[in-house]
Amino acid sequence: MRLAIVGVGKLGLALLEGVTARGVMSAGEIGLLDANAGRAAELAERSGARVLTPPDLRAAERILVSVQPRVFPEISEWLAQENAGYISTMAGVSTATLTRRLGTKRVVRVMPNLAATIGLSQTAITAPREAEGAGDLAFARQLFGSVGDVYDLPEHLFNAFTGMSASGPAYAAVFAEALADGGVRMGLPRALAHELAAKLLVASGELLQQRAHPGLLKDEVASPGGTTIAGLEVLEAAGVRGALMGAVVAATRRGSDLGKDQE
Ligand SMILES: NC(=O)C1=CN([C@@H]2O[C@H](COP(=O)(O)OP(=O)(O)OC[C@H]3O[C@@H](n4cnc5c(N)ncnc54)[C@H](OP(=O)(O)O)[C@@H]3O)[C@@H](O)[C@H]2O)C=CC1
Ligand SMILES: O=C(O)[C@@H]1CCC=N1
Repeated sequence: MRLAIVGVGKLGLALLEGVTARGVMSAGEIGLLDANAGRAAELAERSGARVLTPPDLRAAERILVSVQPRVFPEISEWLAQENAGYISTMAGVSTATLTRRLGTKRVVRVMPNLAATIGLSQTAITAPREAEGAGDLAFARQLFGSVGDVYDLPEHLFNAFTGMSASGPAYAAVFAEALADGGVRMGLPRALAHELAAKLLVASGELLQQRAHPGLLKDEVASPGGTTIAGLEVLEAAGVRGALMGAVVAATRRGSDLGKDQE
């Protein structure tokens, strides 16, 4: 078995679908292990992968660990296999902790985001020399390359990446919901307001990618004495920029705390 996915939740499933859709691996080379055995069985049935129990991990070349961080200490005993390489998506859990609990330096740390489910993840990746030498880093790069872009990142920046990029879709969702509420407040139908908000984020993302700095797009939209600058004044007075920066800082610190809890 080339890959065992332990924790087939939102990310584990995105990976399963990404690698099989892109032909990186066939479903027959993948095994699934989840606390919810019914869910694992259903996903296996649908995809052609096989369902695993902990003893089956002995036959896995590589193991993707995608459970919540708090679960990791409980399962690390049966996760640890002598000849396997590991890839972890767990927020905050450091390479040192993975190495200590799994008893190997063949550990790759990745930090994707939910856009992996649509092939648009931004995934940070880091690994010690041992994992690189054993081919685990290249393997993980290929895996996460099948669900979006992969960025090499030093480990000390992982929690910052998590606080900004991995948590980012939730910030965008709150922005979209609040924008739609504003539209509804001024009389737009709810369904239309939600559709407009989502499409605005997509289109604005495209526009932002064409510009060297986000401020350029803001300046193009805000006409002198016009409507947008009146709206922007309210955002500035409410401290929206500071709030967003604060959100990234808080999420980064939470990542660091989560990591300490699992040491
Ligand atoms: N969601 C996101 O946007 C991102 C998440 N991450 C990280 O990735 C990891 C997974 O996240 P996500 O996919 O959202 O989480 P989910 O909660 O969707 O998936 C985790 C899965 O693990 C299962 N599980 C729980 N306990 C065990 C166990 N003992 N053995 C095997 N499986 C178990 C859960 O089953 P059950 O539900 O029945 O408990 C669930 O199916 C987390 O560590 C998170 O920090 C990283 C970046 C982004
Ligand atoms: O909120 C969390 O803890 C996970 C990690 C990053 C995104 N979701």
